[in-house]
Amino acid sequence: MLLQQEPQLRELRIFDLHLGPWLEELKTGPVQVTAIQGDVTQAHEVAAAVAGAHVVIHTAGLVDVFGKTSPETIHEVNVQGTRNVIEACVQTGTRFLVYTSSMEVVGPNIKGQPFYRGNENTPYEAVHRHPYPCSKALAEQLVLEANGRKVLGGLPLVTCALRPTGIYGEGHQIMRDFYHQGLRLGGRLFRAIPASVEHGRVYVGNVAWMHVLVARELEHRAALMGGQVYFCYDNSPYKSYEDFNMEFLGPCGLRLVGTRPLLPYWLLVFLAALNVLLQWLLRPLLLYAPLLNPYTLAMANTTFTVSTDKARRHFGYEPPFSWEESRTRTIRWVQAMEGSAQ
Ligand SMILES: NC(=O)C1=CN([C@@H]2O[C@H](COP(=O)(O)OP(=O)(O)OC[C@H]3O[C@@H](n4cnc5c(N)ncnc54)[C@H](O)[C@@H]3O)[C@@H](O)[C@H]2O)C=CC1
Ligand SMILES: C[C@@H](CO)CCC[C@@H](C)[C@H]1CC[C@H]2[C@@H]3[C@H](O)CC4=CC(=O)CC[C@]4(C)[C@H]3CC[C@]12C
Repeated sequence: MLLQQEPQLRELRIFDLHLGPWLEELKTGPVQVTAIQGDVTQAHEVAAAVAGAHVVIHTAGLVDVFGKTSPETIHEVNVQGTRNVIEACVQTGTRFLVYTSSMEVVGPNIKGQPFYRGNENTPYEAVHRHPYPCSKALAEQLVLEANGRKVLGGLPLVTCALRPTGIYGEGHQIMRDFYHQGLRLGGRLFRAIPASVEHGRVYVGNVAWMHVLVARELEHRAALMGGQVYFCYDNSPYKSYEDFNMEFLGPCGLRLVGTRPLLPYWLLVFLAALNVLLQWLLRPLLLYAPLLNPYTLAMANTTFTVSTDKARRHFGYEPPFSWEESRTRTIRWVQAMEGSAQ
């Protein structure tokens, strides 16, 4: 999107632990695209990649709420990695830093308190125990506190944090997991979450555009945007996590069984806890990381939706992809997967 939408772009550096062949397709245009294989936990690698950059969009992160990696690793990547990016900007003189934070910095909290149509100023007790939200909250705090620090050359660093709600769209691994789970169950998924529990979702293309826009506007609106947080939002409907997924999985042949949860909540809690035990027992042999665990069950069962226009007011954000376009693009992606699954 930067290559398509940013006329000022002279070089795009992509720094990632895992570089994919798709990067080669980006190198066909007039803008220099530099792919750098590196680890954000390694300060020297980050500094080398950042040196000379005008703006850094820091979106690298370990998105693990399934127990696939240790809390220490999550912290190392999400917190220390962010610290390394900030220090690289300061040491090399990069003045503008955009950070991909998360709704999880706010909630749902460990008390299961709903956040209903909230915005960036809505009072809410952001209390976390899980390593992932804790790491995102710490990283965001580092980014916002770094706003105003002097970088090499003596000018101030300008930082901003974007908080996507549940991202969906092409490449969404969790959607892929739900789809394959449904295929294994004969084209059916079984409702576990009440339809009344709404979860905010945002299309990946709109999240990407908000990052591009902030990267462009941060210099000209530093006084207004510096040190600010913005929820990433669009016109995707408010639905339960499962019902929202069915917007894409339904047209691809899956059916959600039940108009209300088929199992009592206490049994879901028991099954989630059993999954944790199984994960622990099986760890020496294999990685067992199902979708259902105590954290994901609690998340899915707690309403969290945002309603805000702060990004529009501060830097003119309007989602380029409508709900219909976002839905169509995601369905096409699942169908392409379906083709590969058959
Ligand atoms: N998926 C979601 O619903 C949401 C994601 N986010 C945030 O968006 C950002 C991107 O996440 P996703 O696209 O969902 O996940 P993703 O796993 O597709 O992207 C994360 C990227 O970071 C890279 N990475 C991981 N560890 C690294 C390391 N040590 N050094 C360098 N690169 C590393 C991965 O290779 C990957 O390309 C993350 O910061 C995440 O916290 C925020 C809100 C919602
Ligand atoms: C109990 C299951 C029965 O179907 C349903 C399990 C759904 C969960 C896997 C998801 C429910 C809410 C999701 C999280 C939410 O969208 C916020 C997130 C923000 C991020 O920064 C990363 C992803 C996530 C934690 C997301 C992960 C999957 C859920 C827990």
